[in-house]
Amino acid sequence: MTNEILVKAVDVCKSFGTFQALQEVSLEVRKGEVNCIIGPSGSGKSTFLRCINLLERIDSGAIWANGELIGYRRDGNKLYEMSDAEIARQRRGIGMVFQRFNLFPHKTALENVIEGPVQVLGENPKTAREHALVLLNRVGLADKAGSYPAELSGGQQQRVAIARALGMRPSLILFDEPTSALDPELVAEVLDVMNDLAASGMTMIVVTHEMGFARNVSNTVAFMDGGRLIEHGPSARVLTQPENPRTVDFLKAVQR
Ligand SMILES: Nc1ncnc2c1ncn2[C@@H]1O[C@H](COP(=O)(O)OP(=O)(O)OP(=O)(O)O)[C@@H](O)[C@H]1O
Repeated sequence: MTNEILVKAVDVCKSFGTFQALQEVSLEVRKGEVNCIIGPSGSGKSTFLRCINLLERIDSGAIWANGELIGYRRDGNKLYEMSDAEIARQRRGIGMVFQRFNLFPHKTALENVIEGPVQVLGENPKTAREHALVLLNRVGLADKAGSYPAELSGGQQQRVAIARALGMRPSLILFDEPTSALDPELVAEVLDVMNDLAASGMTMIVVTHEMGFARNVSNTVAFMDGGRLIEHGPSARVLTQPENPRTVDFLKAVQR
């Protein structure tokens, strides 16, 4: 982990109608850091990730990623808003892995990985194909390059989704509960790939209920509850000596 801050959120607020999903959420993530976001269902974890990835626009506050201001903010009376082209450009550097894989069903594993680099980054198809094969090998699926999603297990599909995110050569990958849709016996193979990614120095923000991953792999843990970021710090400290009573209660409940 370096000292360079790759993602910085300051006082981020987001409402859906009258419901405040995020209330003044602030977080910094350094280059090479693995940050886990934990918290009860409905606490705003996914919404926060979606704001970082510009899938949601924030109401106020500010988010920087890769040194640039993204989304929009109110700064006094000034409103900064990105154009669609700017949003698309920013999004390219931020990989996202969803709970439900979201692969193109009519494309093979290899074609799923190649699509973005060729269509969005304008990579030469031959280079993209070679890179995609390296990535499929990296996630242990070299022999499944020609398989369609329906022919793969959930764990294999999620590993293709990780290879697809890597194909875009992101500086940061966001994971939104990447193992929660998987049968229990398939969770480990996806966590192993995430472990390798973390060891390779990839910056990762991971919304997860996998406390083992949070404990063993992440550098920092952020606990969210009721749309607020309640506690944030080194994983060992937050998970073993939480300061806030709400964190204490949550950890007791999940470790029961
Ligand atoms: N598009 C939306 N419209 C209205 N309400 C929404 C929308 N997206 C999220 N919410 C609400 O915002 C709150 C936070 O949701 P979010 O998915 O961020 O929680 P979460 O902590 O990720 O929960 P989980 O662990 O169950 O995925 C929830 O009450 C949810 O119903």
